[in-house]
Amino acid sequence: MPQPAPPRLTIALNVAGRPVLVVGLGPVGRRKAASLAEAGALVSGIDPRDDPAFVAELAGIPLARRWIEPYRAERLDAEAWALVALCAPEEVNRIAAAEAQNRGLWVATASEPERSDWILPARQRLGNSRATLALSTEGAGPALAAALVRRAAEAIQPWNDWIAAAGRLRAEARATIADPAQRRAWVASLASEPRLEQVRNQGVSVVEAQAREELRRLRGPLLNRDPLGESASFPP
Ligand SMILES: C[C@@]1(CC(=O)O)C2=NC(=C\c3[nH]c(c(CCC(=O)O)c3CC(=O)O)Cc3[nH]c(c(CC(=O)O)c3CCC(=O)O)/C=C3\N/C(=C\2)[C@@H](CCC(=O)O)[C@]3(C)CC(=O)O)/[C@H]1CCC(=O)O
Ligand SMILES: NC(=O)c1ccc[n+]([C@@H]2O[C@H](COP(=O)([O-])OP(=O)(O)OC[C@H]3O[C@@H](n4cnc5c(N)ncnc54)[C@H](O)[C@@H]3O)[C@@H](O)[C@H]2O)c1
Repeated sequence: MPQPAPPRLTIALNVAGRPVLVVGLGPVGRRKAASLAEAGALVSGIDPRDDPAFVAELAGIPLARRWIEPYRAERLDAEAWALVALCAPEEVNRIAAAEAQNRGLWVATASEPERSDWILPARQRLGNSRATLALSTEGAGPALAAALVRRAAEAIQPWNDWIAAAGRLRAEARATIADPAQRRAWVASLASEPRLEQVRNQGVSVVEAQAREELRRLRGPLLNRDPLGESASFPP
């Protein structure tokens, strides 16, 4: 019996400024193009359609470039850095997948998840932070993934603003607590159960102010450095 494939690795990829090609700009291709563009990718789309209804559907999608023609392999060479999203009819996707993979590019094949090198999980942004919650079912239930990630995001909603606050406090701790073990322990306390309960019960600003006061008390010799140089911590 063949072994089942191991579970996939979910990563947070930096695509800002990177060219990405989306083949087929139907509802699925437009959704992929919008997500990629939101992450700053330079999205080229290729689709032979150019009727008014189709052009109207494309209006809100920030494409860096649109090729009004059927897919051809040359577009892979010019338009793709690493990722290609294949959202055309299955027979087109199959050919394009083989040609892209031959070039070492990673494909997401909307019609055949099991052949995809990458899959876009369902995602929810957490408030105004830069954090994203992602849920992938590897194609077992895309609509369910979308519904459950919304529920999961609701469940952790009281901590949305704590993500950014904890980020600020962590940066301050790195600049002010000199002893690495003490710094690690204090930063870990930002994610401790009692702290999270306190955030839920008292709100982010109260807990952030309290944590900052703790930091002030813990402040080590880093802040007492000679402001003109590092002479205090690096004797000659
Ligand atoms: C998460 C999300 C991200 C995105 O696309 O942005 C996404 N699909 C979404 C929605 C959605 N997709 C489908 C429905 C209709 C209801 C249903 O069937 O459930 C709905 C619901 C809707 O439209 O509301 C149908 C569907 N999807 C795929 C197939 C083919 C197949 O399974 O073979 C079919 C059957 C087509 C057919 O019937 O022929 C395949 C894929 N869809 C994936 C992602 C990848 C797996 C993700 C995962 O499971 O982890 C994967 C493998 C490849 C890919 O497309 O990347 C996005 C949520 C947007 C949001 O967050 O609101
Ligand atoms: N509808 C869904 O929810 C869904 C979800 C996941 C996957 N899929 C699969 O993803 C693919 C796209 O789904 P869709 O609903 O957006 O389909 P769609 O038929 O609405 O869109 C496909 C697009 O591909 C274009 N196209 C056709 N031939 C092409 C070619 N040679 N080169 C470039 N573009 C070409 C078409 O003009 C069309 O705009 C299909 O393979 C489908 O099976 C569909």
